[in-house]
Amino acid sequence: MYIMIVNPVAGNGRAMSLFRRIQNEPLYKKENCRSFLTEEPGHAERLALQVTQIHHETLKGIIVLGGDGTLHEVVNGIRNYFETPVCFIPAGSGNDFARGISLKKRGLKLFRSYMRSPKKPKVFLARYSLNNRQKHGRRTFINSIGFGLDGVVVATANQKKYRSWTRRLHITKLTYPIALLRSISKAKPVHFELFLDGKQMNIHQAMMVTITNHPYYGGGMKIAPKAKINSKEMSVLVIKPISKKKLLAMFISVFLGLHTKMKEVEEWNASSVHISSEQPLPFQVDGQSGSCFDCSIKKAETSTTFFSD
Ligand SMILES: Nc1ncnc2c1ncn2[C@@H]1O[C@H](COP(=O)(O)OP(=O)(O)OP(=O)(O)O)[C@@H](O)[C@H]1O
Repeated sequence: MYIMIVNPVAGNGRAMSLFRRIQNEPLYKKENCRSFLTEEPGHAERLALQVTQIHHETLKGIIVLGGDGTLHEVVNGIRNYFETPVCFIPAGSGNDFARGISLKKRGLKLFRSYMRSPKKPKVFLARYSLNNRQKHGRRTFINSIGFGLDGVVVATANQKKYRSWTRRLHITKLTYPIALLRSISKAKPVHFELFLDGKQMNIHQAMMVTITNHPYYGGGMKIAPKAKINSKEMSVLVIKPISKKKLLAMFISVFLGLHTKMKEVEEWNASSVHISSEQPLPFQVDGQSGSCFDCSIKKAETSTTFFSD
């Protein structure tokens, strides 16, 4: 049996129309698929937690039909049965994780591939805990966690007014780049202490510090070109204090993958990262924003199995 978790609002309704087509596909019945629609933020996580508890013995996989936000919830929801395979069918507006694991097909063709002959790569995702809540607050991210400007941009992108505006104009794919342009005028460095693999770094301020599982970010920007999804290390990208004009030029160069050549950009690898600050640090994790005083990030010791085509 497969359980399908569908976010009906993902990708401006694209997930819902794809779901209707998948339901009419003969393989859906043949493989004994059952579906749930999410009703609110957080619901996909609760559903994944419940279905793995109840059906873990017969479950061949959880199919996620939605965007990266829904996938983030499901990956955290299977925490008690982390060996449950996750079959992601991207139907959101950003879809960075699909690029990160190099999915070639999309939609119905991807569903058919998953049902007929899936590859099953194991991926070591990163875990994070905010404000020293090591024991109870450890969660997993699928794409990236970022501090400073990264958090400010995502907070802007998530404003209700802004979301409905990009939806009306059918430019949801440009959500992150437009929010970035709007945030650059307010950009200022954040101050912090940074430790990579236990070693304190001699860098105490930056426009942003972003830690990623794979290269993609903000709907297809290749922010960390050297990051590898199957690596046991994360990529840590730091943009040092920089003028607003240069910051703008830098983000344009991201699309050409040239930004890491700039002297203000550093990219390191690490399997554990700790960042702390005396002032609240704006942050984003997989597209959700907030603020914190410290955060510990570590590559997971156990892998998550994803279906791939
Ligand atoms: N029924 C619902 N109504 C409103 N929001 C929902 C509902 N179900 C889930 N959500 C929330 O919608 C948010 C956005 O969904 P998701 O990330 O899957 O799509 P997206 O934003 O279009 O794609 P992407 O993250 O790839 O840009 C998620 O954080 C999820 O919690």
